[in-house]
Amino acid sequence: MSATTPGTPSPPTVGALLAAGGHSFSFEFFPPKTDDGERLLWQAIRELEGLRPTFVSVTYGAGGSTRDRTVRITQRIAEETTLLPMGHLTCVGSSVAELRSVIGSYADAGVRNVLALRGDPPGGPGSPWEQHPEGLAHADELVTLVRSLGDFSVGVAAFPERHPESASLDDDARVLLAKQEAGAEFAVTQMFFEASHYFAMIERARALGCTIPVLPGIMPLTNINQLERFAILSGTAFPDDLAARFRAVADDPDAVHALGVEAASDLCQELLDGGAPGLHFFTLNRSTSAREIYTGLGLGASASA
Ligand SMILES: NC(=O)C1=CN([C@@H]2O[C@H](COP(=O)(O)OP(=O)(O)OC[C@H]3O[C@@H](n4cnc5c(N)ncnc54)[C@H](O)[C@@H]3O)[C@@H](O)[C@H]2O)C=CC1
Ligand SMILES: Nc1nc(=O)c2c([nH]1)NC[C@@H]1CN(c3ccc(C(=O)N[C@@H](CCC(=O)O)C(=O)O)cc3)CN21
Repeated sequence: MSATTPGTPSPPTVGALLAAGGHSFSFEFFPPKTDDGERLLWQAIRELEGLRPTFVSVTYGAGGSTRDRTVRITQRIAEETTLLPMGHLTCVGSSVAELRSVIGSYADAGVRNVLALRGDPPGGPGSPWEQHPEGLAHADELVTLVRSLGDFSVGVAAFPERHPESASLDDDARVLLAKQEAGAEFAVTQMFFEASHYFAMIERARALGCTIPVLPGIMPLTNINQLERFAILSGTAFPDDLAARFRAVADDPDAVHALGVEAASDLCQELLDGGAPGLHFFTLNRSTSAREIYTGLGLGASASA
């Protein structure tokens, strides 16, 4: 049954849950391309459901290529699970009319939480950004659009180590403030591997008047091939000392996995101890690492409030 069914109370929004305080824990998935991938996704969702995360999110692929799948998966999460879904949305390759239509689909699907992003350039991270001729240039404009179209709780991206196209870390702080002023209620960060980057970013943002909660995005490294891939996605190098520790056990997949869980757990603990409002895990549609970290940190289901 849809969350919008008359008589059924709407669940609280992500923004409201974060504003209520307590730690938030969330998991991010991507829309799979194959039937096998789809089975793995639902298996991971079911396995993580028992941890009672605050919310789960589904990414929006390059050029809107996953538009229908992202909406369909978030709708099914809303209708068939106990989880609160957030759908991602990007400006890439879409006119404003098309963006309005996707936002309408989210509303029809009972999805009220949206992560509003500009998104990666059509050629992938690192290539030049191309605005759609009838589209939007920056995420703050998308925040304004989503907020204007309904009762949505809107989140945005934040960058502890500088967005690859930004001139400076201070520019990123100003952009985050612009997103808040456009109506964003919370932010999720790009992946990073040293807590100091997160805390320094929070200080820069707070100094400008940014008050929204910023959830750290956690990417556990679970195989050695991800070292390079994550550097490309995040636009920053993986720290040398940590990379060396991974390379030393590169021939032993179990040891790489164990080290990945250990490194991510240490990072999570440092973030929570330092006052982060929660943790957002990029799961890559697998539940194992996230569950191991979650359990290792001693975060039972009771911590999800
Ligand atoms: N597809 C998905 O589901 C996801 C995509 N992403 C990402 O989306 C990222 C880009 O999106 P956002 O961070 O939302 O983009 P953004 O629009 O906030 O920033 C993109 C660039 O434009 C600049 N900028 C932003 N607003 C501006 C303004 N008003 N005036 C002048 N310059 C401005 C920023 O400094 C930055 O260099 C990608 O790099 C990637 O990390 C992140 C998470 C999930
Ligand atoms: N630059 C950038 N773009 C993003 O879309 C993005 C970020 N950063 N950082 C935060 C999260 C993490 N996201 C990710 C991270 C990894 C994969 C990934 O490994 N994808 C596989 C394809 C998987 C498949 O389709 O089967 C890949 O090989 O790229 C996808 C989205 C989405 N988000």
